[in-house]
Amino acid sequence: MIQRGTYQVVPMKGKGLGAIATTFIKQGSVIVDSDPGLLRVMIREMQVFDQQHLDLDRRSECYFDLRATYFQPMLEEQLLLLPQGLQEAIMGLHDRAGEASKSVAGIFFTNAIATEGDDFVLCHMVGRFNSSCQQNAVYEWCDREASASVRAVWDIAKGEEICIFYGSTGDLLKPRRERQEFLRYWGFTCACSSCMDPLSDERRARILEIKRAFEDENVIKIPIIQRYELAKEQLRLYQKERVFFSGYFQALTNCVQLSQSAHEEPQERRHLAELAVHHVKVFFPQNDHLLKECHKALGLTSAEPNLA
Ligand SMILES: C[S@@+](CC[C@H](N)C(=O)[O-])C[C@H]1O[C@@H](n2cnc3c(N)ncnc32)[C@H](O)[C@@H]1O
Repeated sequence: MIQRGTYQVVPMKGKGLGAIATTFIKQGSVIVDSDPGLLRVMIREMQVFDQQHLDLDRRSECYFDLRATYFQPMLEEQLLLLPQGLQEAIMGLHDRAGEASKSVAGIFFTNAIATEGDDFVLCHMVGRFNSSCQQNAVYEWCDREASASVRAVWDIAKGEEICIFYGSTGDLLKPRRERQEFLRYWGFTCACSSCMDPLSDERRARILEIKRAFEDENVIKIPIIQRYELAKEQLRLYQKERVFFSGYFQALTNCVQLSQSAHEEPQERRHLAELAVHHVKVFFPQNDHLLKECHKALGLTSAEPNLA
């Protein structure tokens, strides 16, 4: 489902501008679609630069400055090929170097996202979304259309800030100190609800611990009931931390599969089943096979109410 016009870009305390939901946004809805890649740096061009600066720490200010200087002429050339209105829109985006030192290259590396092939592209609308370790949205790049979209990964309340996460999904379960270190690349110290909650690290570490236990071949030696308790604990922690990636769906399917063998109450089994099927329908709509697998694991037919 596409829900256009559901957010506004407004000043956010301590973050510059950001996107606020102007209405309730349903999980899975596309908030931004067809946001074209306006400027691009190819992965091989980045590699050429990196090869020439192997001695530099890639998080250092010196690296940022040299990189901006190196790519400035190329990006300026690309900028000048765009219509005046788009040039102005790009130059209005944030540059982590600050307003006084703004450059097209600085803007580019503050806002660019990765393509499927790991090139960097700048999309005008996506560039306004701030980062949170409790992201409620995700950007998706489509090579075929050469454009990006932003999609809600949880339900978003009216008035809530819509945030993506600038790191890779694998970074989400890392401790706050490591995430913040990584996010410093964008010139800020993350102060999202998770980074401000002293118990969050403990919860994320526990999610990781259970994740590893389930990935271990010895997991089958854990009695079913205990395994099911672990799976439920993990799912609750994912939901509490609002971590949608990095194993959330696996945690959900573990719960669904184990709930049967653990003789869970039918009502709770059904609740878990509905969550899993909803997830597949919203996030993997083309994947009939996965949907069938879900139904099979749940012992349901697609004709059942709420699940069809
Ligand atoms: C891609 S831009 C996002 C939009 C930007 N806030 C603006 O005003 O256009 C990235 C910049 O936003 C700011 N930012 C993003 N997430 C933030 C956060 N969680 N806390 C503080 N600043 C943040 C940082 O200045 C970062 O360099």
